[in-house]
Amino acid sequence: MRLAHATLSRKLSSSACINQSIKNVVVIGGGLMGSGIAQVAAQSGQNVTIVDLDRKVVEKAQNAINTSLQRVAKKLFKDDLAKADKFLTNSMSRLMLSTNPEEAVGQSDLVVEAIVEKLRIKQNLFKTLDTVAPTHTIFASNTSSLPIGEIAEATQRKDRFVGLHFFNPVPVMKLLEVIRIPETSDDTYNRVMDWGKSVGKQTVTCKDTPGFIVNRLLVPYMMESVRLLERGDATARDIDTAMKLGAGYPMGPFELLDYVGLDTSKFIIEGWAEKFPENPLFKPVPTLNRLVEEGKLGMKTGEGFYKYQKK
Ligand SMILES: CCCCCCCCCCCCCC(=O)CC(=O)SCCNC(=O)CCNC(=O)[C@H](O)C(C)(C)COP(=O)(O)OP(=O)(O)OC[C@H]1O[C@@H](n2cnc3c(N)ncnc32)[C@H](O)[C@@H]1OP(=O)(O)O
Ligand SMILES: NC(=O)C1=CN([C@@H]2O[C@H](COP(=O)(O)OP(=O)(O)OC[C@H]3O[C@@H](n4cnc5c(N)ncnc54)[C@H](O)[C@@H]3O)[C@@H](O)[C@H]2O)C=CC1
Repeated sequence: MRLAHATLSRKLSSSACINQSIKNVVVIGGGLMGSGIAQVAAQSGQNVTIVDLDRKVVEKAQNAINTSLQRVAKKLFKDDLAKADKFLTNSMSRLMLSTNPEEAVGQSDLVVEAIVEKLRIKQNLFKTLDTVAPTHTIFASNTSSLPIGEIAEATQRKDRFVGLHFFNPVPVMKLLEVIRIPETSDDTYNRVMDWGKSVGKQTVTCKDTPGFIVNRLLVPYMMESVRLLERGDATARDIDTAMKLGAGYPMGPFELLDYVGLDTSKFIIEGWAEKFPENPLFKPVPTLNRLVEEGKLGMKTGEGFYKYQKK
């Protein structure tokens, strides 16, 4: 009886929502990216549930979002503290926390996954959610490097599956890469393009190709930076300075690697080295593996290529 009731409520909720805009968003993964994605959705007026494995992680995400929103509010309403406070309070009031993904997606219109960059783990998550999410719910992955099609393989909703690739830090970086797979329906594509704009992003579209646009160009550059360092051609600091002053980048490659996380970077490279063993560009680099083995994941642990003041 419970199952029938659940199926019925899913169908009712799906038919009721089918033509509505995306209002209820669930973000799975409360780390660097998930917290940023949840923030931009909440501050844009949507109901957001952020889900992680551990209550402490979602509470940490909530605190990070609150801190970031204060920076955003100060910029948006610099001359009106009352409005800034209202913006902050309203945005935070739309944010719910959960450690139960199956329950969280029950009323969702869009699920954005931002969990660890491991294909099997992403597939297992979506396979489970596919059995409980409403029929109309769109699934999206924020993966940096994995094939959207291979993630979607785990579900029966390939027509409602896309890549939504945000950039770090999400509240600041304007770009959103939208990736269609051949099965993505026009309705799904149009709805996520509208949603991307509603959360303040400029969208570009890319086929389901490794690294999409930015990372396809960024990863080789980052790999070559580490090889330059490993050959002893220049120090990390000088390479960063050179790229900031010589190429106008806001961060050099080593600052950026520490910023995005050396664990995520390692997962990306390992995935591409496995998929493209013949491409020397993707050959894993000893320095990155050593740092990750030592637990030096970059800013998130206080040390990577550089050391950071504990906040
Ligand atoms: C070792 C070999 C392995 C290599 C292979 C693997 C490589 C993998 C690479 C890709 C990894 C995956 C990444 C991915 O998928 C896609 C990405 O995200 S790529 C990264 C994209 N992001 C960048 O390139 C960031 C570049 N940096 C910057 O833009 C700036 O440095 C930054 C905005 C981060 C900080 O700016 P800065 O001026 O230095 O500091 P401020 O603190 O003054 O901030 C400026 C401005 O922005 C506001 N702000 C900053 N952070 C936040 C925040 N979290 N929330 C809200 N607002 C924020 C701040 O308030 C300032 O606003 P003002 O108006 O200036 O007051
Ligand atoms: N770090 C970056 O600059 C960027 C990362 N990405 C992508 O976003 C995704 C997340 O990356 P980050 O936020 O940097 O990683 P992170 O390590 O900061 O956060 C990942 C979070 O997912 C949680 N998690 C892992 N398995 C889970 C599961 N089964 N269910 C629920 N939560 C789970 C972890 O507890 C962790 O809090 C990855 O796919 C990454 O490639 C995309 C753009 C930029």
